[in-house]
This record gives sequence, C-alpha cells and structure tokens, in this order.
Amino acid sequence: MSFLDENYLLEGETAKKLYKEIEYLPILDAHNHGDVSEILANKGWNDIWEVEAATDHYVWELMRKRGVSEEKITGDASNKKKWLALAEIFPEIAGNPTYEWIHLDLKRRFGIEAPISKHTAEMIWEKTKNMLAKDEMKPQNLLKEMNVEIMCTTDEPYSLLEDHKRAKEEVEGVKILPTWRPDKIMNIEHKNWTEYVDKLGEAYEQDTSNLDGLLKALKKSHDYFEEMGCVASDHGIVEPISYGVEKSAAAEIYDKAAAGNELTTQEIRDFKAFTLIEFGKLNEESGWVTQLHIGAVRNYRDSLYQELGPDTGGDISNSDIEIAENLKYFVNKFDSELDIVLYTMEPTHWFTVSTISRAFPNVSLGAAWWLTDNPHGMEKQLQQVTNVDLFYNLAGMVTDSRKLMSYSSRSEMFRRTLANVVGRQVDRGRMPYSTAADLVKHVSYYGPKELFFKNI
Ligand SMILES: O=C[C@H](O)[C@@H](O)[C@@H](O)[C@H](O)C(=O)O
Repeated sequence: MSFLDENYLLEGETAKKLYKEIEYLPILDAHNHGDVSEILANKGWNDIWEVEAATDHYVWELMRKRGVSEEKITGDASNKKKWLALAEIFPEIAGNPTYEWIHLDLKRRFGIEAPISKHTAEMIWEKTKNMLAKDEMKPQNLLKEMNVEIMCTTDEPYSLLEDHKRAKEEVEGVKILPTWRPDKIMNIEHKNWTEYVDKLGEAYEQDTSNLDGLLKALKKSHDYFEEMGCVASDHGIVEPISYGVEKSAAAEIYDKAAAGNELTTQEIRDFKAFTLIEFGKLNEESGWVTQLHIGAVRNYRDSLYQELGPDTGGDISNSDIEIAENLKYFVNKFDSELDIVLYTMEPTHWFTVSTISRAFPNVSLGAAWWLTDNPHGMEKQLQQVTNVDLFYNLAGMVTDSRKLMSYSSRSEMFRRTLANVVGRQVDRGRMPYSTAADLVKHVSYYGPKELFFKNI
C-alpha cells in the first residue's frame, strides 16, 4: 500500500468492496461548527492557510507541539509564513489524523499528491492559491463537490439565525440547519451568565428577571429554531448531572445568581440538573434529538485560555467522571420518549455508554468524538459497539469540523474505518457479505437520516 492510495485504511478485499458501497453516499452531518456567513458570502479563501488552518485549533496545537512560535500560528505573521512553518513541521505530525485529513483534502480537492514538507511548501502554496481563485472552490460549490446533503451548525439560543434564514433562500443543493446549544444558559456559575440570559431575553423580547421568564424565553427560542428547521439540541457537559429538582428550588437559585450572589456547588449542580430536564422536555415536544457531548474539560491550559480564549487548543479529556449514576435520572425520565445521542471520547467510557444505549431503545451512540475521532479511536469504538450495542443503532458520523474543507476527509476516514471493521467480521465468518453491505450503508447514511432528518 502506498500513502493514501485507494486502499487507505482498508485491510482486505472485503473491506475494499464494502467501502465501494458507501464511498459516494451523500454526507449527512448532524454536528459541525460551520460558519454560515462564510457559506453565504461565498467569497472563498485566498490561500491554503486560510482554508486549512486559520480556523482550526487542531492544527494550532500540533504546531505548538513542534515548537512553532505563536506569531506564526495565531499571531501577526503573514499567511504565507504561517503555511511555510506548518509545512516544515508537517512530516513530524504523521500518525495524527490531522496529517491525513489535510493530505486527503489536498489530494481530493486540489489533485496534489506530494506529501507536505518544507520542500513542497512553495509548490503547494502556489498551486492551491491559483485553484482557490476559481469558482469551483467557493464554499457553496465546495459543499456540492463534497456531496454534503445536510449540515447542522452549532448555535446560541439567543441567535436570531439571520444567516440561516438567508441560507434557506439562497443556498442551493445543501440544507444548512441550526442546532440549539444552550450551554451558556445552563452554566449558571459562569461569570458572563447574566449577560447570556439578558441576550436571550432581548432576542425574544421576554423579561428574564425570574426563572419563569427564562423558561418562556427558552421556549420562544426553541420554537423559533424549530421553525428554522432545527432538528436537534446539543450540550457540552463535562459530567452529566441529572436528578429531580423542584422548580421552586431552581427559582431560588436563579434569583440568587441574578442578584449577583455566589452559588454553592450544590446550587450550581441543582440548576444544571433542572435545566437539563427542561431542555429534554422541550426537545420531546418538538421531536428533536438531544445530543450530549460528555467528558471534555475545556480551557485546561490556563495560559492559552488567558491569552487567546476558548477553542484555541488546550482542551483535554477526563476519564475520571461518573456517567452511569449521573445519567440515570435523565435517561429514565425520557425512557422511549426522546432520542438521545451520547458522544464520549474516552475509551474507558465506551463500555458504560454502550451498555446504557443497549438498555434504552431511544439512546444511540455518536461516533468516537474529538480526540478519538481518528482511525484508531473509531475502530476501537466501533468494535465495542458491535459487540454490546448495535451497529444499526449508531447515530452515524458527524464531522465536528471547524473548517468546511474537511467535511469530506473526515467522513471518508470514518467510512473507510467502518468498512474495515465490518469487513473483518465478514472475513471471520461473523456475518454474510450482503448483510454487511446493508449495514455499512445504514450506518453511513440511512440510519442518521432516519434518526435526525426523518421529517426533512
Ligand atoms: O473544535 C473542537 C472540537 O472539535 C469539538 O469536538 C467540540 O467543540 C465539540 O464539537 C463541541 O461542540 O463541543
């Protein structure tokens, strides 16, 4: 096998055949960080740094690890200098999925086969710059080229979704849907919490000076998102917190926080538990999927957070959290009533979550997430699911991407890994080929279509 050839990640003849079954299925992406204004403007990108690295903290982290100065990552250096710095260290990041994603993009979108290095950096810069100037490389064409059928962005509940509204009218060939992400309302301990609550109130012209007002504002926002085509909420939660909390108790906590008083740890937990259930109720009424991203400790590297803020690198995964007891109330409260998707990145959590998903028909597992969204992680996670829960109940792949260009490469990596894992089962006599072929198609496309997009 040579680098990223047609057999990339595929270990046997069956895997190769299975991959052919799913290679060209459209991409359904229920979770990403797409920038709708970029798609609407359709101006495209000036150079390869802009398209591949300017918005992607995965790349920034690796550059820092290989000693590149911040000036050439997020600082004032020119894009050309930044690209040359990245290219120089590129051979040193081999084995990390970013190495493969970017090479796949170069190969599939720009027809460039040469491995990135200081020797090829200039050539790649020039060639991609010329190609990026062409219409076919503009965001809307790129999405069609990558065969993206539906993509769901991640949005604040106080957003009025102006860009989504326009995208609905103006962007052809791909559906761009919002996702309701109310973390900032739930995180009552955050120093800017009152500001976020005020924003929500202003956006939906609702007095939020008490808990009732907040709940009304959330409902208005939820209704509006639904009107705009939203099919899911999403929640970033370090450790799930769920138990019954009386509304009167939550209201007292709300008043205390709104008056600027410090809350106890217990009060913070109570408020989170209360709001999670409220979000679930709203989703149940609307028939939305509830996505829980569990276990990421964000902004772990203090200096980076202080200097550059969130989503700049420096987030970690914590295996030391309790999931089963903490989720019990939530999954039981909505037993058989609400589609719930659990995303976790820790291999040690996969067994627990797959047993929870096995026990509840309405709970599914999302693809291996973030730091395990790579061939090794996805393969391990898929094997786990195969043997405890069902392939057929998987929620499918989400690109989770912060740049448009990689929707296709991230999906390709998943589909190849899937073909490989399932192909191996066929080769070991665990299922017939025809069953396997249906199964990989289901996981890649028909399953997520049914789960997230059945009414679209
Ligand atoms: O960019 C960051 C990571 O890709 C990403 O996994 C998280 O931001 C996650 O999608 C989330 O929405 O919480």
